Amino acid sequence: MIMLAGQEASIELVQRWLQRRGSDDTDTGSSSGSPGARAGRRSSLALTPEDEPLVDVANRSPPPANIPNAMLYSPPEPLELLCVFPERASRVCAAACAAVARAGGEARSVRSARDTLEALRRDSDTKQPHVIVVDARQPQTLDAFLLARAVRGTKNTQHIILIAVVKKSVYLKDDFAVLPYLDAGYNRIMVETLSATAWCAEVLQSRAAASAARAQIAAVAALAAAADRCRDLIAVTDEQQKILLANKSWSKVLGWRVEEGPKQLSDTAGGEALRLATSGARDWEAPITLRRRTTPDPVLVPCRGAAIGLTKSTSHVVFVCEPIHALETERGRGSLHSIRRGSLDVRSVASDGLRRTSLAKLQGLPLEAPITKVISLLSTATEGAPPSTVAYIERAVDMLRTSELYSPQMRDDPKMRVEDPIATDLIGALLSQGPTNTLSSRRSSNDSTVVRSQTNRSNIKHKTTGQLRELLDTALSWDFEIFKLEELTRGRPLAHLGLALMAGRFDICSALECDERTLLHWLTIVETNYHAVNTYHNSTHAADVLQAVAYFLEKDRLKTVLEPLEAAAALLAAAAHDVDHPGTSSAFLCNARHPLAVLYNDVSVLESHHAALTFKLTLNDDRVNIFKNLERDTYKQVRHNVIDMILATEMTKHFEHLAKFVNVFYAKSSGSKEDNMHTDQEPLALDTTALSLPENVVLVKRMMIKCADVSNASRPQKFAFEWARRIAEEYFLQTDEEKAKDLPVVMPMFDRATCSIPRSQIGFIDYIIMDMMEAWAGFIDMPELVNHARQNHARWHELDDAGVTTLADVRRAQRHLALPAPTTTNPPTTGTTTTTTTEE
Ligand SMILES: Nc1ncnc2c1ncn2[C@@H]1O[C@@H]2COP(=O)(O)O[C@H]2[C@H]1O
Repeated sequence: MIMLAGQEASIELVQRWLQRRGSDDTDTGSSSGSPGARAGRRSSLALTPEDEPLVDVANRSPPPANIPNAMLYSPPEPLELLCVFPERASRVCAAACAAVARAGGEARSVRSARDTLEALRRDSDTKQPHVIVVDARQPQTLDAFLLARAVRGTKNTQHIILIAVVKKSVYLKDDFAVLPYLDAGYNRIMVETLSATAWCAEVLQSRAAASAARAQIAAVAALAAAADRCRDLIAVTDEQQKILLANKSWSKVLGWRVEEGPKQLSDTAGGEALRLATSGARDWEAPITLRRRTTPDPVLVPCRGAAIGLTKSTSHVVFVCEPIHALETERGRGSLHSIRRGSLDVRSVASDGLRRTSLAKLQGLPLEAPITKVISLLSTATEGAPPSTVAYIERAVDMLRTSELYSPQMRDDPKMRVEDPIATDLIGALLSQGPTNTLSSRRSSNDSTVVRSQTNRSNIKHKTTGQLRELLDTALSWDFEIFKLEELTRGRPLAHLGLALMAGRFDICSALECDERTLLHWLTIVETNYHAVNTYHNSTHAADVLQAVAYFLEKDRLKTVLEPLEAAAALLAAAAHDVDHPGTSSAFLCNARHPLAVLYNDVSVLESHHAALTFKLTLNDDRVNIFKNLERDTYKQVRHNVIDMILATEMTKHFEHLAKFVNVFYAKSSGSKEDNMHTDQEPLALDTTALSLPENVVLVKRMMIKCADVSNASRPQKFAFEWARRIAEEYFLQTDEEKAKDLPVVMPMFDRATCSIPRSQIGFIDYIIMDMMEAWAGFIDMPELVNHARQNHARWHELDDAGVTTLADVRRAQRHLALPAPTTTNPPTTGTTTTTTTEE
């Protein structure tokens, strides 16, 4: 017994090694399609770390999904052998059965193919064999090939090891004599022998392989069953995007019968899904479009995906899509009308007595949220209304009932329906909250007082040369040469421009009751805390946003609406709104479990940090504290304004801020047609009467900084191009870092090898810029905002048509514009500066 256990262990070790070899063979492309080779590859999944030295794994990526070893091995069971020998008293059969008895197992024998299949079917009272030994020596009495095919054609026999017993002469006939047997479904060939030892070794090896295969197949079946019970839509494809498994939700929601199932991913998913699958990313989160069989319109659904491969190449791709539309479909199948009707009445929502009682109690309280009032008003409006009106109101109420009233959903824009995966990627990433970027690799967020400076700028002198002074004189024009300023100030545009605008033009020192020297110190410390290594989110971007805000503040509408302190707060917020930006997004921070993401609970991580750090830097040192002379209440008010504006730059709230602004300051012009819901085309008329309410002025300030923050797309073309190049480079670096650190790739399409910059810009302008700039341009009377955006859009289209895609292409296109050659490297990043070393 002891000997047997030792023997078993060493057999298993050798077998595992052989299996690893089998899986390595797949790396070199020499895999065999035989069942034996397949079993070998699967088994390699279960190797334990101690086994690793057996093979060279240095060049292989680890499997992305963790499969617990426990799922892949089942404890050894007593061996069950079935012998198929037509001859009644076969001595070979007797030797095999004797070996099984010695190994503590049980053997049965049958004489025909029919009995074999019967034995497999009678699994209720007979145990399924681990191993079937077939006498393949007498084709005239038993067609061993036919039998193997029949066994393999029977359900749940994949794990059974089939051994063909052949004559020595057959085996020695040629080198490839085994191939027809493997093709038929045999795992092993055994030359006829009466040696009990040889049979013992053979059946033990086979038993080990059979139980590993059985455990693995059972594990796959368990995972498939789990997938079937998920409400998420799940599909697994091979590397050719052939769908290997689609769960019930996928089939049901997309309108396929489970048994027929879509064959290729492209039958049911948009091009971006295919591109994600082949992007090389191991893990991603991005919306994809799915096509339902029953409706022509594709739907955009959030999807998480992963590429799985035991070797460097991908073998499977997993798509997990949110089940939003599954719910829709289910509702559609039930009594739609009654569900909707019911939804108007809060009491009918509760299905059990307890909830009904508590809801009734709630209704009795003098508490009511505005949204509840709106829903109940709309509900009342349906009474006696024509059916078409009722239908529209019910649709509206359904929308109002979602908790995410301002969550963006891509419009069903025919231009985008064709799907631009890059735009989908970009807009999806900008608008979604949650795991994003990290400061981790660059510096700790907690050591804000010792920072990487934008340039070596200890002992900075605020000296304006003639050229710089001339440039700063043009600081209030929309085509202000921001990159020239970056060059002339050697990467320190913010302090110079800040002083010129804040002190020179807006005299915020009077409003803040501070001196210019303190303001300069403040600007310097803020600028110092921007990262010059970032291609986009550096202090040039801050200066650009500051310049835009200053430009907007000069417009009559804002001059009359905003108090001097509010204007000062807006300029300060603009200057500091991205301070200490790590060059990666909030999602990256969350994914990387960075301390800032932990600190801010994955919510508004970067914006919270920018706002908090602004005040930390300011209050830390009297020499930079521009607020030190303010009355407590005034300080509170300025602080509130600055924080509110910085937080408003968070793109996940983009549509919320835009919608609120438009709802308050634009009214649909007359004549809304009762029976026509499609009023998108109706002109919006500016209505500024709401400005009398302070809460509406807040919307203006938020909109102002938001527009300034992304105003690069509404600048003259040469600037817009350079900003587009810079943001793309920063996105690419994030993708590189995510891949290097094996983090989820937030924007897989932003891969420098494949991304089309013109398309990203077209999407950005279409989805983020146009509506917002139209609303803001109308409000402050600045049509050039929209005109530039349109011209840039048209130019990007031309470039896209001309095949421009990469950064290098864009650089070439830029050379035709009168822009100083883009910096190929970033401004110098050396010096480390403390917060207090600035000198005038
Ligand atoms: N031209 C552009 N193209 C694509 N994305 C942009 C562009 N300009 C700004 N953005 C994005 O819009 C975001 C606005 O907020 P942030 O400055 O945090 O980060 C910005 C970028 O992610």
